Amino acid sequence: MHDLNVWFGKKQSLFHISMNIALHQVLAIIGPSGCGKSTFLRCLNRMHELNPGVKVEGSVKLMGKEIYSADVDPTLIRRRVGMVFQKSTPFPTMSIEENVLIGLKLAGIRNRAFLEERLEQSLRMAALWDEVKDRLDAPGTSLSGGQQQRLCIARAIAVQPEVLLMDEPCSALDPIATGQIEELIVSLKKNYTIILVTHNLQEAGKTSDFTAFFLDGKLIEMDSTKKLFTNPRHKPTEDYITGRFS
Ligand SMILES: Nc1ncnc2c1ncn2[C@@H]1O[C@H](COP(=O)(O)OP(=O)(O)OP(=O)(O)O)[C@@H](O)[C@H]1O
Repeated sequence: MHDLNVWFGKKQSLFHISMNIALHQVLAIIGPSGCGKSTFLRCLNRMHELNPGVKVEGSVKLMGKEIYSADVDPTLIRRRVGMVFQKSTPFPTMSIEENVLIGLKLAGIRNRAFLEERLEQSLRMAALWDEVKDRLDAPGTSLSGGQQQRLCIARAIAVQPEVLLMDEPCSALDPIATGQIEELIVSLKKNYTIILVTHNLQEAGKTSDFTAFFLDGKLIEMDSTKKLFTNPRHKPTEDYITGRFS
């Protein structure tokens, strides 16, 4: 992306963000509360357009093509750039199976064999298949918190996006479920480019290849995770990763 700026009404929340994100790598976005992490993430699949008070300026290219061009359909971008939220959000009236397949069905796919194959494949990739294969008709909300979050990951990957955006996916989970999602993030990067917003620096360290540090709506620095955590170039980054402010 190049020179990305975002306003909520008259208040500017992101300032001149430019960066390149490598394919099939995990990029962690870190920074104190209110620094613009979620705002940044939502620029990457045109989510802000669902909110009329938001203005986004600048360029975001996906595989070399501008996603903000007038001729690009935002729903197609959201299919190519999937999102997993902080709080797991299975559709409450839908079964486990329906939750995973909803995106494909909305895209008009009806072929039963295809849907069944994609259902199993998505649940396997989300490391949930073995736990739910005998109760695919049960409500999605009958699963535990960690399982629901993996269900949401299966739902996001069922439409085979190229990029997965994850906004604090583990913040509502216990340490065991968190560990499972963190392992999953690392395994998913074989197939996806992942951008992970997290407050948890250990999580960023364990899962990501690159880390970007934001402060007051600005990108302070971005580097390999190892370099940023051991030898940051800027004082605010050092202060943040050493816990001098949160
Ligand atoms: N819908 C909105 N309307 C108005 N201002 C908003 C809206 N969403 C975010 N902001 C503002 O934009 C700035 C960045 O918010 P954002 O949620 O992106 O921060 P964040 O780093 O993700 O925070 P947190 O870590 O607390 O989730 C904040 O000043 C926030 O108040």
